[in-house]
Amino acid sequence: MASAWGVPAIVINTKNAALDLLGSRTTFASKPKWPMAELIGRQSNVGFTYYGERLKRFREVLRKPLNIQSISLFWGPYLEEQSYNLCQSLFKDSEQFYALVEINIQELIVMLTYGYRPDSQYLKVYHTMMRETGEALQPGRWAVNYIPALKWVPAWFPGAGFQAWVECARLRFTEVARTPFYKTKSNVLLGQGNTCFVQQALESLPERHSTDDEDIVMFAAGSLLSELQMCSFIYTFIFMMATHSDIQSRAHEEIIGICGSSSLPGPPDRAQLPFVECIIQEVHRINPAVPLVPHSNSQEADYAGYRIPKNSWIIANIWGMLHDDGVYLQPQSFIPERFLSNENDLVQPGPRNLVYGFGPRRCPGENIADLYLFLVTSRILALFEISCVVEEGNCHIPTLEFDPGIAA
Ligand code: HEM
Repeated sequence: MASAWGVPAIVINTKNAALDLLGSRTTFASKPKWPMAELIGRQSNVGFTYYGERLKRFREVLRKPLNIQSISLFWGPYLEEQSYNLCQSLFKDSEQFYALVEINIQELIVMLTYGYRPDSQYLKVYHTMMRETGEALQPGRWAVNYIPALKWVPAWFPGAGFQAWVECARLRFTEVARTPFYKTKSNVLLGQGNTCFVQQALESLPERHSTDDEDIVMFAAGSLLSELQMCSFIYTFIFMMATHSDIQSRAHEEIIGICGSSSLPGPPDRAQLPFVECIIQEVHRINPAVPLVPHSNSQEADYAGYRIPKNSWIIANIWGMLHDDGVYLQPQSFIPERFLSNENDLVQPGPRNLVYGFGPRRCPGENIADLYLFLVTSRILALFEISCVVEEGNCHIPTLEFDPGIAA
């Protein structure tokens, strides 16, 4: 046990302990207190909400529109179209792939959530909001995270300059959630607009509902707006393909063998592409998009003879679990075959039950992410040969860089 910002912190390094503690017990389904996140309004969003009634209402609103049946009924065509658009834009300008991937995912998420393609002005504000959230969560940057009472100090007080920054960030956060929600709500009232999360969630509210019910839908929708994890996955995938041409060729051949060279892989082909599936698992394993998953406990608890004080930080070290050399052979190497049962006496455990989090907090966007990432990876493998840039005879191997924070 250590301490984070003066609060007890427990780091969980084994899968069994993580599933045991976080997998089903509601006691550990809360989130740590993060004063800066509260100040900029982030506590209104699902991911920062403490365990309780409000979280249950959020999860209920998210459950149906994001379940596996809704994916095939409503979102499949969006995901197919957007993965196709990404390939087209990469054909035109593959050197810009970082920006193209990011824009493609932002558009996808806004379309799924609000039913229309975002304009550049909205994306600009959204981008700033995401950057500010990242800054607000930076460890060690804000004194208020160590001394929560500072949040009551007025902006004019010497040394409380952070309050002015907080005010701007909070206004922007609210704008990003509010503006598209009300646009979509008026479309729904007029019987117009496309199928989307907000439309479905509003239509499933009882006829006589409160403004608080609508706020739950508005902030649940705002909580879907994050491209970071899917970007992290695709950048890692491209890096691994550029540096492992043998793996790339094998996957390409598998796809051509099943889909031919004139059609793109789609959801019905997935079961027949086991090697592509192993690549997806290995990308999740080698660079989990959320390497550290924080939870907290709403009551004091005992585990394996230890007392865990109320409101501790309980941090699941996903990275550590997926690089444990007692579980994975050569854990630092990219070896998709480790998951193939017919080539391995010792099939190693897939990472999916860890990378999307745990129990009542497990990622509600998992089904959407999983299908989109399959479509993108398989279609890129079908259409492109990914290699390092060669300049004056030298192959420039890109570097994988990590920013400090909870997402990779
Ligand atoms: C590679 C893709 C993704 C990965 C690896 C991922 C992973 C995660 C993880 C680890 C958590 C924390 C779970 C916990 O606390 O136990 C989480 C939470 C969440 N994710 Fe994802 N995610 C991905 C994509 C998405 C997408 C596409 C959406 C939205 C459509 C989404 C929406 C959310 C929300 C709303 C939460 C908060 C849930 C809560 O706190 O109750 N995620 N995700």
